[in-house]
Amino acid sequence: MTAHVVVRDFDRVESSIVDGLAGLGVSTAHEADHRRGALAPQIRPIQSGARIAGTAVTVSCPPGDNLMIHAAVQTCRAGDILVVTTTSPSTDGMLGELLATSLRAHGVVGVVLDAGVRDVAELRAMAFPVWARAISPQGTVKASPGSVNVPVICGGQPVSPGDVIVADDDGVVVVPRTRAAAVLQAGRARESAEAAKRERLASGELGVDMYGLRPLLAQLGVVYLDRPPS
Ligand SMILES: O=C([O-])CC(=O)C(=O)O
Ligand SMILES: [Mg+2]
Repeated sequence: MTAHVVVRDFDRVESSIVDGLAGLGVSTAHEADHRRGALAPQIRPIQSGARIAGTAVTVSCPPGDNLMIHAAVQTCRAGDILVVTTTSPSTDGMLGELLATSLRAHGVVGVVLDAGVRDVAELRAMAFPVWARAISPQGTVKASPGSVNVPVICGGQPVSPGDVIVADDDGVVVVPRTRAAAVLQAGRARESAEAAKRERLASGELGVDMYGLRPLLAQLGVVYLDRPPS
C-alpha cells in the first residue's frame, strides 16, 4: 500500500437518507445506531443552532500542517462534510475562513476537525458550520504529505470516506455508510415513540410509571421515606 494517497471517489449514501439523518439530529441518530458513533464530546461546535448531515470526506494530516486539506478540496462534492484528523494530537488552527470559502465553493456543508480552527468570527458570519477540538490562532504550514479519503480515527471513532456525519449542538456522530438507511428507519420509529412519551410527560405522568421503573427501584433496594431520617 502506498504511504500517502488521495482517493478521488468512493460510494456515497443517497441524499434523501442523508437529509433524513439530519432531521433526526445527533442524539437520536446515535441512539438509533445502538449508541454507537459518538465523537469525543471535546469536539464542539463553534456556532449555535446548526444541524447538518453529509458524506464524510476524510483527511489525515501531520500535526501543524494543512497541505492535505488543500489536496482534499478537489475530491469534494455537494453535500459533503470534511473530516480532518492529525496523525498525533494537535490543537493548531488547521482551517479558517479562506479554506472554508474554498470548501463551500465545492459544495462542502461543514467541517469536523479533531484539531483546531481559527477565524471563528468570520466563519460564524459566513454561516459555515465547524466542529473542532480547539479554537486556536496557531498557524500551520503546507509542507508534509498525508492522505485523503482513507479510513481515519476522529474523536476516537473510526470514520471511512462515504460514512454519514451528523452534527449539531450536541456534538458529532458518525453513521457507517452501510447502516445509514437502517439507522434512519430506527431513528424515525424512535421519534414517534418519543412524541407519545413527550405528550404523557407533559400531562404530568411520571417517568417511573411510564417506563415501569418502580419494581426496578424496589429490587435495587431504593426506599421511599416520608420525611428525612432522624
Ligand atoms: O490559511 C490557513 O492556513 C488557515 C486559515 O487561516 C484559513 O483558511 O483562513
Ligand atoms: Mg485565515
